[in-house]
Amino acid sequence: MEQTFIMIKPDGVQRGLVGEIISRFEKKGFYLKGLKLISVDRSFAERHYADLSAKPFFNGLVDYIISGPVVATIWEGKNVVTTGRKIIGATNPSDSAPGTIRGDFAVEIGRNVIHGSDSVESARKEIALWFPEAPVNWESSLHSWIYE
Ligand SMILES: Nc1ncnc2c1ncn2[C@@H]1O[C@H](COP(=O)(O)OP(=O)(O)OP(=O)(O)O)[C@@H](O)[C@H]1O
Repeated sequence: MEQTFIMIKPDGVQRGLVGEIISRFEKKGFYLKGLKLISVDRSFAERHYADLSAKPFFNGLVDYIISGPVVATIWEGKNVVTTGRKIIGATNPSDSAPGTIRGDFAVEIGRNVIHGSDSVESARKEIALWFPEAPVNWESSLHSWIYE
């Protein structure tokens, strides 16, 4: 099944939103397939955001991501990349609908609490970057209650 990479950014960790965010993905019916609290250094953060290296906000973005520990997660499920982005909400919290994570918990684009892969291909690359170790393999016993 499809997988995505979701990262709770340092502000989300500091503000005690880890449980709330994980709970939203769990309750939706997605499966947690990787989880770690990790502090990353500048070169790692630059690799994660390499596609944005030409943007004027790049250095500030990297400073933000290395400012404290983050929670890196892998989620699995049908259409989890696209649906995960919907659960997260628009990049700028001013545009994020209420009911989304950024709509409910964020105000500023540079403090928007969470990252989610924007395509299946980015998810594959990001999971490989953040989880070089073999992922834990498990199946939920609730599967047939969630999927037809
Ligand atoms: N104009 C901006 N000013 C400051 N920070 C920005 C700006 N645009 C984007 N960012 C930061 O860079 C991150 C990555 O930007 P991107 O355009 O990839 O948005 P996104 O895909 O919604 O976010 P993410 O990759 O974090 O899920 C944003 O989540 C935000 O934290």
